[in-house]
Amino acid sequence: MNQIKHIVAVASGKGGVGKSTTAVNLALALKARGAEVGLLDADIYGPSQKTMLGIAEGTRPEQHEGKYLLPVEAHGLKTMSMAYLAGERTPMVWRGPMAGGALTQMLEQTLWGALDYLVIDMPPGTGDIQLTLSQKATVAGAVIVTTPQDIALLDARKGIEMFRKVDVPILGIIENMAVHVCSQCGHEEHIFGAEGGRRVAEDYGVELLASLPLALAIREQTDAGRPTVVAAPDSPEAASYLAAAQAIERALAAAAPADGVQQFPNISISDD
Ligand SMILES: Nc1ncnc2c1ncn2[C@@H]1O[C@H](COP(=O)(O)OP(=O)(O)OP(=O)(O)O)[C@@H](O)[C@H]1O
Repeated sequence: MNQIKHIVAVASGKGGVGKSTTAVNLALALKARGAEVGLLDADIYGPSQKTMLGIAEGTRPEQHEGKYLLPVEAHGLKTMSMAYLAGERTPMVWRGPMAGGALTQMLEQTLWGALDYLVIDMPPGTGDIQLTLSQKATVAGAVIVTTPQDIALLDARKGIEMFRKVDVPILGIIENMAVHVCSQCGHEEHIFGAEGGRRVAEDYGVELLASLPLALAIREQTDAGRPTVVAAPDSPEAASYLAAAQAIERALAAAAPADGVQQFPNISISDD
């Protein structure tokens, strides 16, 4: 655990805005840039990284000394997800403290080894679980994913406020599904509104790291278990993820403490 240099939370206020798609592509982009990267699917209510990473049904993490889990390797990433432990069709019905406990266990009992970055795909929203995780996991910085839609932007603002409250720096905003380009005629349509991510970034004085289009290819590649950065590394979309990864590296390097190593404090979550 103490061999993880930077923990990066990828969060969204609103569900369904493409947080998991962004998290996996950012992790792969950091990897493509030469880093050792882990990906923790902390979206325990609807873990989707297993499908996005193309991990076969029935894959289980190996155990070590009956206490630790070895991460599952996918596309060069070290990954862990509740989906590896619970099975695809099991609905995740957790009470808050149980969910928090399960997450902490996944963090602490996975033998991540030496990592430059551990990317955490956070559960959507700004509730207790998100707050606990950001506070207890010594998150080095957070990336907020939003669509340009007003309701998503409102929730993105709540996300930024939440991280600020617990002193987690905002590394930047990624605007997803910003524009749809018709594959037949090339017509551009701002289905969820225009420039919303940029406005929020400006309001809070944070960087707009990337603006991704609503693209059939992104959805198809992710559904097929080969996210855009590995499926189409030369595409403009992959270039956007790589540029965002570079900006994240820069921001973290500028903010890194002298020894560079983050540690998780011990926490206990009671069930009352
Ligand atoms: N830029 C995009 N273009 C096209 N489809 C996208 C894009 N981003 C995400 N999607 C698709 O939208 C769906 C939801 O994406 P994703 O699961 O990443 O969202 P999420 O915010 O993590 O959702 P949840 O809140 O359920 O965790 C997926 O089918 C994904 O493939």
